Amino acid sequence: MGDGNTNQSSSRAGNSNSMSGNNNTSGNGNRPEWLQQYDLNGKIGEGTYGLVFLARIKSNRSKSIAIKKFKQSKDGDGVSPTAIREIMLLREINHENVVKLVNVHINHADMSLYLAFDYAEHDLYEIIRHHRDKVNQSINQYTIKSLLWQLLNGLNYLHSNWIVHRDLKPSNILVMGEGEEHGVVKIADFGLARIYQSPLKALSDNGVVVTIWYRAPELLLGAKHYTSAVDMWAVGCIFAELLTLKPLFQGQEVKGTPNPFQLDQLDKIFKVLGHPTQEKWPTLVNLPHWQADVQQIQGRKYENAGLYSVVHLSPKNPAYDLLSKMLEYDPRKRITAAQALEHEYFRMEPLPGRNALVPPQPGEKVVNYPNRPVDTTTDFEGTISLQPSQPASSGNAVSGGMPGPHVMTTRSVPRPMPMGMPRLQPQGMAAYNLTSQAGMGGGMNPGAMPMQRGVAAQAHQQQQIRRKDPAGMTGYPPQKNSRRF
Ligand SMILES: Nc1ncnc2c1ncn2[C@@H]1O[C@H](COP(=O)(O)OP(=O)(O)OP(=O)(O)O)[C@@H](O)[C@H]1O
Repeated sequence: MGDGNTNQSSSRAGNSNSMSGNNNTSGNGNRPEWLQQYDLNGKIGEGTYGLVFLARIKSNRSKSIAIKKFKQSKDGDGVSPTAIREIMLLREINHENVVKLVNVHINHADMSLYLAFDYAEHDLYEIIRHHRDKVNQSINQYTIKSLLWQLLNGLNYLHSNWIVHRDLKPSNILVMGEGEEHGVVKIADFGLARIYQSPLKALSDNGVVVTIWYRAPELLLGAKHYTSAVDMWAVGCIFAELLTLKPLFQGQEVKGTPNPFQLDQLDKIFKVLGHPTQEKWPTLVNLPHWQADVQQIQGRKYENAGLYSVVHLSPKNPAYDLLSKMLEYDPRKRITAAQALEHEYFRMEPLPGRNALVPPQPGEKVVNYPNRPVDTTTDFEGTISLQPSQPASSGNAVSGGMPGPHVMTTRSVPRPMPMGMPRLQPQGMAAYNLTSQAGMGGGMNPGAMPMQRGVAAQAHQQQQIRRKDPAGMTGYPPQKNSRRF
């Protein structure tokens, strides 16, 4: 991009944690003024809600930022005030293992929303893929344990602040690249599902895949409420995937149904874990789709269910014990993030550490994970081709020789998904008129955005967030071996 415009106020660039809705274009085509505080490198990804770009803050060139541009709705022209309030709340989230939302911008010209996050070079999707497809080698135990511990640590913080992620999956678990935070896990995409309705409804029509593989059985059986236990189920699935490099429950999704009941996904789960019984999960019978399950799946007998054989762990192994507690059917009995952090698995060698990617034991091979490819041909609009010479001439950080992501000028970034990966049918995105509520004050449009928590709960959430570091949440387990740090 490298617009070369120097009209921007540099003080704005350092204005993190601010909400910017300035629509001035500063004589630079139709590029909004707020955008000029960034050098845009290109597109790095595409998700349900929109495109993700890599940029650098002009006033701090060593600082990389991931800017998520939210899609415009087909039938609306803005973002709801309720959604904006939710976003403002997310900016108060502050934990080492949760990706930091540094800026929020609204482009009034087309009412598009941009969220600027700290940039992370890696994510678990790519790390797992690298081990499976590139180096054909399992992930070492220290790395798995450190990734899992930090994931749980960030999740414990979110859950303590009444935030349920709802859409945890490997691509949402980021890992920092070279630098002071090398190998630190950052949970991304938290809270966004609440802003844009349920994650069970894909909002995009861009063909991006929404996976059901990490979805908890109670949701598949029609549970109406999200609890923190749904995230712990997803963590269990991710833990197993780190161990085996394969998704644990790869169900085929039935598309186009508003019904959460996904027969194949449940079938895949039951094959490995056995049928849930009322004895083990007493409230099972109250779930809306339990009858459908009884009729369609329970007839199939899965006698030899065995999670341990799928993950190649002995039932006596503490890793297996922890995993099976994460994959407990009854959400009320499922282990919590706080409890999991205390599990014996994390107290055995190798102990988890802050840099999950440091070289393992001497003699073990160091894995060099590739940097994210950057599609430098795609601008914020998603369609404009950047001038081929611009990345070099714009003085952006990559061409300036600073350590940074690998730049690809031609590659289309959306990641290849495995064949047959389930996807949800697009639904219309809830969109609301923001122009009526300048400064996010009046003109609210509640009701359009389903809120799962009451006002009191929100107030509590804010208080909790301000507490910042709930007891014991940032401390790593006692380290016998300091080399990890
Ligand atoms: N802060 C960030 N730093 C670096 N990369 C990021 C950041 N946030 C997201 N990404 C990457 O951008 C890509 C798209 O992310 P996004 O969250 O939009 O979609 P997704 O997680 O793949 O899918 P979905 O949005 O459907 O859940 C992913 O590869 C993700 O790892």
